[in-house]
Amino acid sequence: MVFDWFKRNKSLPAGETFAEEALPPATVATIPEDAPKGLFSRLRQGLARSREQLAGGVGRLVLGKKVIDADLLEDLEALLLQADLGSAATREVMDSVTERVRRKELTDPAALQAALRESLLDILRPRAQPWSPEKGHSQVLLMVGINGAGKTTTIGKLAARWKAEGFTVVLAAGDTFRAAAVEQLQGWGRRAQVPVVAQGTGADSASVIFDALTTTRARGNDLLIADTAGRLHTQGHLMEELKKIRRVLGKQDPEAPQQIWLVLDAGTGQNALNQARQFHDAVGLTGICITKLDGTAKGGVVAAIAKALPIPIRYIGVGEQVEDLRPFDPESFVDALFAESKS
Ligand SMILES: Nc1nc2c(ncn2[C@@H]2O[C@H](COP(=O)(O)OP(=O)(O)OP(=O)(O)O)[C@@H](O)[C@H]2O)c(=O)[nH]1
Repeated sequence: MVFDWFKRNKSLPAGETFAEEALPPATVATIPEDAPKGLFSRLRQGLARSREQLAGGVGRLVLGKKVIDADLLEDLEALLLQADLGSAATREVMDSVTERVRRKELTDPAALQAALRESLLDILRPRAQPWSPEKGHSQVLLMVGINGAGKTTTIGKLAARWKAEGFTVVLAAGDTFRAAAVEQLQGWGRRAQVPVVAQGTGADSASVIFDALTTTRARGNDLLIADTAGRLHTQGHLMEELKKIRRVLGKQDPEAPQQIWLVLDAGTGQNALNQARQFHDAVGLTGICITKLDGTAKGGVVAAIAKALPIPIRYIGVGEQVEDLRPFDPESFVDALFAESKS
């Protein structure tokens, strides 16, 4: 609808947020250039509670121990479960550590932390598949997840990141259910200087996103990121709504949406696995973002998700600032968990 107006009038209706050119340059959000040191220390800081639980926990377990015996291994297993690695990832780590102890490759309790680090990397590495928009392809990234997982915030951070990298991005306010969601997305749009296509609360989400794709294609922009209302993975009719969005977009571009990412709150622990399985069954996920790792000691859930699901982990959130959304890099994630500085 906005686009029809745009085509007719070559300008936008009053109050419409689609005109990025009209926004003051001072509000541009950019990714700071102080990487990698500054960003790595933010990651370390964000993962402080999980580090205390996991690396700190192992440190306390091995304190004063001379050998790796069955008791120590049992305590390690309990610690991994407490850190929310889940049963499958815990089993993989324990099998690997136990085998190395049996072969006498691992004898010193002090080396346990390094062994754990390596096992975690084995689990996480296959899930690190970075994704970036492609110039001029007008692709669609649909963001889904339960209420409050961090979808809108993650979209805002991604828009700022990709805009700063030189991509042209459009946002669709497809969360037409929560009154503040449209405003929240428009706020992110203003800060990142990207257009937001929106209709009122209660509008049909599929229609908003369809319109936004029309706009994105007409402008020849690189990417449309579409917000959706939070929904429980157990609410069948709301999962049907996501399928409808996919069908409707397909009428305009049979390949859209090219990406469907699930946003998971790390604090939901093992329930995140159920959410991921059910969203994946319903709409076929191509990526996962794990938010709020800064608010939990259970960062081990990243390994649980990596082990249980063959879906790339695209980004992790370790705070509320734009630079706190980090591309998922297993090495720096594990370094930050075990407090080894890269610099
Ligand atoms: N500490 C922290 N807070 C985060 C992170 N990501 C998102 N949040 C916060 O989580 C809260 C919920 O985020 P939203 O983006 O509104 O969540 P949503 O999934 O869009 O919510 P619904 O529209 O209700 O489905 C906000 O206060 C965000 O600032 C993160 O990585 N760390």
